[in-house]
Amino acid sequence: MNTVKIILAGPRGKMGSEALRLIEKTENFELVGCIDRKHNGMKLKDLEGFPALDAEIYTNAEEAFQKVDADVLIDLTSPEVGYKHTRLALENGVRPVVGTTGFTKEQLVEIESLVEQKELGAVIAPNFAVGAVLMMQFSKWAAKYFPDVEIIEKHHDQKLDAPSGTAVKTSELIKEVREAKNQGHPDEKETIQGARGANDDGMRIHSIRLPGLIAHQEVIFGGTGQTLTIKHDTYHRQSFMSGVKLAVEQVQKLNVLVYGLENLLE
Ligand SMILES: NC(=O)C1=CN([C@@H]2O[C@H](COP(=O)(O)OP(=O)(O)OC[C@H]3O[C@@H](n4cnc5c(N)ncnc54)[C@H](OP(=O)(O)O)[C@@H]3O)[C@@H](O)[C@H]2O)C=CC1
Ligand SMILES: O=C(O)C1=N[C@H](C(=O)O)C[C@H](O)C1
Repeated sequence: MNTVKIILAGPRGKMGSEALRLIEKTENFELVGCIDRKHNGMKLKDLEGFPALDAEIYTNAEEAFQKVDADVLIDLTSPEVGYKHTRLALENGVRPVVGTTGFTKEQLVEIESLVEQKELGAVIAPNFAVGAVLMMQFSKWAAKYFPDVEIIEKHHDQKLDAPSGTAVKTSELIKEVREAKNQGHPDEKETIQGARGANDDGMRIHSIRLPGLIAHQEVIFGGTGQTLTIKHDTYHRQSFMSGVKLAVEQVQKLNVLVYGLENLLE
């Protein structure tokens, strides 16, 4: 088993700290650097409450990629920063595994063309939890028969992007098979703006943000005399880690951009 040398961006975050535990317990994963907004020049092991890993922390991402010999970047930060890190990684010959959500369509296209130019693999996965991937695939299947659909995603109130990356990916998969149509009554009017949620090709997406939640999504389909609800709930961020591990292992064999974990699952 070859050792995979990893730079982690966002090690103090909710996902980043789970990823640290994953790296620590995976025999052939080695943390060679961290990108953070704090603690420049310190070693991770010198921070209280962090695993005893020797990796140096860089607040300047460019410096991290230039100084550290790494195979893979795991990015779990925020939309703008994650995009910048993904580009920098590719420009410096490092394969990105990106969990960060909120990239625009244009940014995804730019990353794809950089991946092609550099002939390097990259994985961008809006959701690393296998259950969520299945929920999206089942939704795509159902949309073929039920074109009336509303996506309700619920997250903790610290989330920066709305709709969630999972909801965006779900709607993209649904749009591959759903006959485009405007849902609801043609004359419906919102008396409070936003009441009907975001309009995506006529289907509706609703984003709920509340303390206490982690990550949850319901996809509700309506047909004559029936509804079908496909639902996934995340109760612990550990649920994402088998997907992160798979992506890190697989990205090294790739020379294309893979968008969505479903493309790596057997
Ligand atoms: N694909 C998936 O399966 C999942 C994806 N996500 C996505 O992952 C991302 C992170 O989520 P989560 O862990 O909950 O968020 P957190 O806010 O807990 O963590 C983000 C971390 O990134 C850090 N950060 C912000 N700016 C920079 C920067 N310039 N350089 C380095 N680090 C920076 C933050 O630092 P500070 O604390 O100082 O702000 C923070 O520690 C989000 O985009 C989320 O949507 C989340 C769960 C699952
Ligand atoms: O911010 C989160 O927490 C999550 N973000 C991802 C998303 O935007 O879909 C994945 C998961 O829903 C948790």
